[in-house]
Amino acid sequence: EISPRSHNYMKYNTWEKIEAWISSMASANPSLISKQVIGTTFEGRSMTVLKIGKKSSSTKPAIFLDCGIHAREWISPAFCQWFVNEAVSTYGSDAEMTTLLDQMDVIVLPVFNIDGYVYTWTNNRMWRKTRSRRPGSSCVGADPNRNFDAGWCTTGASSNPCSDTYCGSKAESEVEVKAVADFIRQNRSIIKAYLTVHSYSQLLLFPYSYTYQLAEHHSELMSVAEGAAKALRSLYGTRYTSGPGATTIYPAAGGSDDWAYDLGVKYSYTFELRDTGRYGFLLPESQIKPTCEETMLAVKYIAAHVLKN
Ligand SMILES: NS(=O)(=O)N[C@@H](Cc1ccccc1)C(=O)O
Ligand SMILES: [Zn+2]
Repeated sequence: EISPRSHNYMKYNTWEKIEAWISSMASANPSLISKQVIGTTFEGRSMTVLKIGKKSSSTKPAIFLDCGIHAREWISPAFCQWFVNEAVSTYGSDAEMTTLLDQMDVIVLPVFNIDGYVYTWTNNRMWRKTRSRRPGSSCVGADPNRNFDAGWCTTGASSNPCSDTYCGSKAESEVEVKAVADFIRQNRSIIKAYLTVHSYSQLLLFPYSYTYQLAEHHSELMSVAEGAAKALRSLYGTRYTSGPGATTIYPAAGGSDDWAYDLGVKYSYTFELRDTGRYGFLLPESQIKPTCEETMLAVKYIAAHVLKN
């Protein structure tokens, strides 16, 4: 079975279920998926990526897609699961997906901040940060999206360990951030796009968030974002706003998208999925399917542009 029949893509799944799903997807689709452990979380859980694409002896260009960097944003890991299932289910039948997976690989990290995600299921549904412990502080964790080495801790972040936007003791102090940054650095020659999925606000953001300066490729990034938002809106009319993070949401340093862009990954985007605040992080399970379906259109639009350029 290409996708374990028992896995429910229309519910929020526990880490235990997602972990089992990662293994079963890789073993059920050996010609299309390979899995690779890229690191270990603070609490000792394995960070595993699924590399999806037609097996090739030569290296192919890749798109890196991560979900669940912020623990409470449950719709994000739900989208990564949806994407992987959609990829294996429509490869061979959907022309766009087939071309994409023949020519490129999509490297998916279904849950970036696993320790935090587990904590939202067991202790505090509104947890955001990692679960790292610091000697001398009673507070736990750092904001992984303030911990990347991109204008680190200069704006929109806090140096107070008890803050939800604590930037960490230093850039890449969080082992999960270091693992992802190391992986992308090691694969920087093949990674052409970096997509990171958050919620909520319905935004398609791109660099920069750490400065009001426009990115070198601002006009191209903006036009691709607007095209992606239009594709997304075509399904259910959901409206997204596109733009640089600093002016479209707020200035914030240490973000993964800014870091990837400055490393040289030109197509670097942050998705803020549904909704605009009615349910916020507590998006009902009834909205998982429509949210994932419409987001697929945006991701495929960006992927098609990357493939052509
Ligand atoms: N998902 S969110 O509500 O936390 N918003 C994001 C917005 C964001 C996105 C990209 C870089 C910096 C900041 C955040 O990290 O604050
Ligand atoms: Zn977030």
